[in-house]
Amino acid sequence: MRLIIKKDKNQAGEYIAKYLKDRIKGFVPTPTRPYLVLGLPTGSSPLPIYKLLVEYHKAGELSFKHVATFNMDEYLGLDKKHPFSYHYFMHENLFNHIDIDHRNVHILNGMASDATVECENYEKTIESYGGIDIFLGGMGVDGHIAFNEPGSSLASRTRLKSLTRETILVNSRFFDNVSQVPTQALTVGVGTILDAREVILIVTGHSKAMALYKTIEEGVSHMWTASALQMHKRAMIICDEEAIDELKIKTIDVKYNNNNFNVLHSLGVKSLRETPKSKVTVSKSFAFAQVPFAVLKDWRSTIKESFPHHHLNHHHLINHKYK
Ligand SMILES: N[C@@H]1[C@@H](O)[C@H](O)[C@@H](COP(=O)(O)O)O[C@@H]1O
Repeated sequence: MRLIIKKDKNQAGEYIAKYLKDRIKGFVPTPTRPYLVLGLPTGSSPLPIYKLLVEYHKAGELSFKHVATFNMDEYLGLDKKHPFSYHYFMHENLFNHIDIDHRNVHILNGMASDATVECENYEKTIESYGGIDIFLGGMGVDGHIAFNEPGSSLASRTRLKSLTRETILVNSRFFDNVSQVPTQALTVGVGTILDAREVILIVTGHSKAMALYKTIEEGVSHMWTASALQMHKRAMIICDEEAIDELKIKTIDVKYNNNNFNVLHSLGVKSLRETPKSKVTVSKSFAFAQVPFAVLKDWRSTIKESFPHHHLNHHHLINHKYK
């Protein structure tokens, strides 16, 4: 898994938008694989990504003619035109502003007369496109991915799910009041997401910090369904600095010398490793430091006071490489 940490949500969004742009532009359609197939999320986290994709398209830099999409989920009982439906959200924020062939846009129908049949057909349609190439997802504060609430089977497929009280309350910010939030939704399963060739999660904001910790630093658990990505061979999480507050394992990037070492030691750093940083200016920098949770709260400010001339990056150990 890769973890890429960006300063804020806009930079995180920009990283993913550029990544998708490159992948879309680099895609070579063939008679058997005519479309790059994307899985897409709703929510506030992906908005900076969609905004940039629209901008790239308007600037003539990006076409979606060879792209097909499958959205993750939809509320049960909301019509496509309902302003709080995910269908409406996706058209408002992306599909109405790009040149995608609308026959290649797929969103679960929250008004289907038979939800089970709708979900089964969705899986078949994904299959008919040759599967999903890149599944982009967001994450709930409780670590849910799509609407796979805590306790969902990690082998689950597209189906109808009841939403937890917490999700209903959190998502009520998009509605006029909490009583309007549907209590059920159609959602792809964790298994559906894991079947994608590649999975990218956008995780931003302090409210996601505990869920990010559970997702990447603890074991795979059906109680934090995004943690299933640990089982995926090509998963990448792009987050911002607020979202990493609960991570225990960090890498900090300052010049290595005895004095710095002492400061770190006094902060409770357990292990220290030297790595070459830059060929030109810095011959040595130190890399990873396992910092106990207790000191994390003052960690940033103390480091900043101790090393005022260094720009501090917080990198996770698993940064930059799939492992
Ligand atoms: N079903 C969606 C998820 O797919 C989304 O990831 C989550 C987070 O939303 P936000 O990005 O607004 O925090 O919200 C909803 O529950």
